[in-house]
Amino acid sequence: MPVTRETILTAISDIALPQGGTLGGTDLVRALVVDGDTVRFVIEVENAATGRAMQPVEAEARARIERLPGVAKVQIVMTAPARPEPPKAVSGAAPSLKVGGHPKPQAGPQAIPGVRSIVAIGSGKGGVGKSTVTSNLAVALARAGRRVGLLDADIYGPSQPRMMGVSGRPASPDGQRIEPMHAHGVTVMSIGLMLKEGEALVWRGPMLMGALQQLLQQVNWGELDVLLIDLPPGTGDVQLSLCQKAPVTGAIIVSTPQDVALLDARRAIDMFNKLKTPVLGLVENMSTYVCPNCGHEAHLFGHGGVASEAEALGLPFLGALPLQLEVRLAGDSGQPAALGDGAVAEAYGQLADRLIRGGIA
Ligand SMILES: Nc1ncnc2c1ncn2[C@@H]1O[C@H](COP(=O)(O)OP(=O)(O)OP(=O)(O)O)[C@@H](O)[C@H]1O
Repeated sequence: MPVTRETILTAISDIALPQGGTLGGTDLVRALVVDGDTVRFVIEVENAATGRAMQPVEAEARARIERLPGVAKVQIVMTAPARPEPPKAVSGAAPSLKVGGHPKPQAGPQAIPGVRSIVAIGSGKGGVGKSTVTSNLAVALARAGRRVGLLDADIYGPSQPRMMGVSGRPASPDGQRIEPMHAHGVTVMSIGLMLKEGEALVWRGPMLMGALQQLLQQVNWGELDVLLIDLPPGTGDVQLSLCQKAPVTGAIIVSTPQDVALLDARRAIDMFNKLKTPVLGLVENMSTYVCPNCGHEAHLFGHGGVASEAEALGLPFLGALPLQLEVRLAGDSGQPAALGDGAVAEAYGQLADRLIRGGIA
C-alpha cells in the first residue's frame, strides 16, 4: 500500500527538538509531498545556526521514514526563510490591525470555527477571470440560500473590494479580532481593505503567510456553509501556505479556453495534487461571446478547450461562462452580474447548484 502523508507525519511527530518540544508540535515541516515511493519535504528553520542544531532531527526523521514500508527515497531540505521585510515596506499605515507579520507556529491545518467547507479558486495564469468567477459564484450561492464567505487572498492584486462594492476599513474593536464586511448576502474580507487603494504589497513569503493566517483565523467569519478563497494566480507561497494552514475542501481551477492558459492551468492542478488538495473541477471563463447588436456568437479565445482538458485529466467540468461586457461593467461597479437575471446569472446559478448538490457548499 502506498505510504500516506499522515503516516509520515505520525512517524516523525514525536522527534524531540533541540529548542524543546517536538517536530509534530510545530509547523516546521512544510511542502510534504509523497510521489510514489519518494517522500520530499522542507524543514523550515530560523537561521543557519538553528539549522546546524537541527541536523540530528533531520537524520532521525530520515531514518524513521526510510523504515516505513513503501518508501524508497527520502529528500529533506532544510531552509531558512528570507528575512521578512520590515512593516515599513508597506507605504501608508496599513497594519494598525497588525495584519502581516511572521506566521505563528501551527501544527498542521487548523479549522476555522463555524466554517463548514473551504473552496479555493485558483488559476495558473493571471487575468483569466478568477476574481470575477469568485465574486459571482459567491453571490449565486448566497442567492441559493447558502451562508457564504469570500476571502480575497489575491495579495498582489486584491480586486474583491471593487467587485463586491465594499470599502472602508474593517473594524477591530478589541484590536485582535477583525469584523468582516457584508455585501450582497456575502461575508467579505480582503487584504485590500487593509491597504489604501492602489497600494502594492511588497511583503515577502513569511509576511504573506502571516497575513493569510490572520485573515483565516482572526476574522469573525461566523457560521458559513462555504468560504470561497480568491487566490493569486500561479503556484506560489500563498497557495502553499493556504493548503498547509487550512483544511481546504477542494480547489476550483478557472481557465480561458486558450492553449496558453490551459498550460498554466495544468501547472496549478499539478500543484494542488502535490499538496493533496482535491481539485473539484475546472471552469471555462470567457467561453463564448454573443454580440449584443447582431447576436452573432464568436469564440474569441477558442471554445471547449477546458472541457476537453478536464476530460483528459479525469476531472469534472463545472461549466462555461460567457464573455460579456456586462460582466466587466458589473464587476467594476461592485454589483456582480450574478445578481441579475440574464444568461450570466443563470450560468452562475447552475454552477452554484452543482456545488450545493455535490455537498461542497
Ligand atoms: N466573462 C467575462 N466577461 C467579460 N469580462 C470579464 C469576464 N471575466 C473577467 N472579465 C474581466 O477581465 C478582467 C480580469 O478579470 P479578473 O480580475 O476576474 O481576473 P483574475 O484572473 O482574477 O486576474 P488576476 O490575475 O489579476 O487575479 C476584469 O476586468 C474582469 O471584469
